[in-house]
Amino acid sequence: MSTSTLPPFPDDLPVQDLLVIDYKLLKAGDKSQADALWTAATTWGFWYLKNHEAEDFVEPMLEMGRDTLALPFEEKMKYWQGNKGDSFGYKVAGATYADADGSTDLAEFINVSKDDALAYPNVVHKVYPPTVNVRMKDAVKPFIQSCAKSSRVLIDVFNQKLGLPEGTLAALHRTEVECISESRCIKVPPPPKDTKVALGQHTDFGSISFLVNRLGGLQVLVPNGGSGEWKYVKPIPGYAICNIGDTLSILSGGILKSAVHRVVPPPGDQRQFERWSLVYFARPTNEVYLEALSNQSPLIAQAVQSSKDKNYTPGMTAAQWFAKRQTQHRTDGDKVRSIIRYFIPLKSHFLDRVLKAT
Ligand SMILES: O=C(O)CCC(=O)C(=O)O
Ligand SMILES: [Fe+2]
Repeated sequence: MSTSTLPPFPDDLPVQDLLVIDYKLLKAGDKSQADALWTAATTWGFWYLKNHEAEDFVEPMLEMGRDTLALPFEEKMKYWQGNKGDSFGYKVAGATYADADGSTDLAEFINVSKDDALAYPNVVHKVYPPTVNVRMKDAVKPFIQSCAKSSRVLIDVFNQKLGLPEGTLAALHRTEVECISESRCIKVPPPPKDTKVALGQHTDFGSISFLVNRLGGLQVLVPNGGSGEWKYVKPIPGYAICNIGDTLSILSGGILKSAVHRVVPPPGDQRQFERWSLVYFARPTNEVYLEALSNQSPLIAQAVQSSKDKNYTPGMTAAQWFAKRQTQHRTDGDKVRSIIRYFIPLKSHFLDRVLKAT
């Protein structure tokens, strides 16, 4: 369904106002855009990005997602991400808790590793369904390259504003080095009547997320000093929604804000439609040790000093922390399920389906 035939986002909901950054101007060195980006990233942790240069790849990527997630369940499970901390591949709906009441998420994903897309047809981490492979060259690879390039421009602005030596953050995000960066295509079916949350509240793990969605449902909790109220982020046709993830927040000693967000059922008449979104997660390279870069920036040192209660050193590398985070909210990692699985020698994906249906 094209954007123009979808029902509009209702106009009577609490919406978070966000700044619009013009990527074209930012890339050309425009100072006012860099200042606005800094304000957005240090205040809300979210902003819109226009003229982002990935426009031509959005529809082919969504088509890849539609074809892939329409495959039979058994076929998709051949590319399952597993439940041991890996993300690349297929994520089953219901694999994570969505709410404190124990309800589970409704979102299916197909995640493609940046390394696999750039190396294709060579395999670095994982193989993907034919529906992905046929679009690797013309959609997945150029989409990932475009987002990796724009995230690098944004990262360079943050580097300069944080007073870090030139190229410090870029060196932690080198495209040619193996990392956990990935593209994600998400499908949320029209939710059952009593659904409150479709994808549970979280912060993004990585450095910068680049998101395109068409239906409402994304909600954000504004960091420090916000109202404490969930606000919708209204999709704007042609614009990407970008946000800071935990890694950049840690490296900057909390100066860059990683905001909590979630996905609820699309509002109003939008609720009866499938919700599709597309993300690129720019993440640091695997061996980056996560800590505030206080030794390289007085601004960061000062920020860490003035927030002593916060821990900016998880004591592990980016890849280790990511694996830990990936397993945290999984429904197939809890004790009851493990016990059932021990006694019922079924293949785990069939069991997942059974447990999800109960
Ligand atoms: O689908 C959306 O609008 C947001 C998805 C998201 O937050 C995520 O995948 O981390
Ligand atoms: Fe997210």
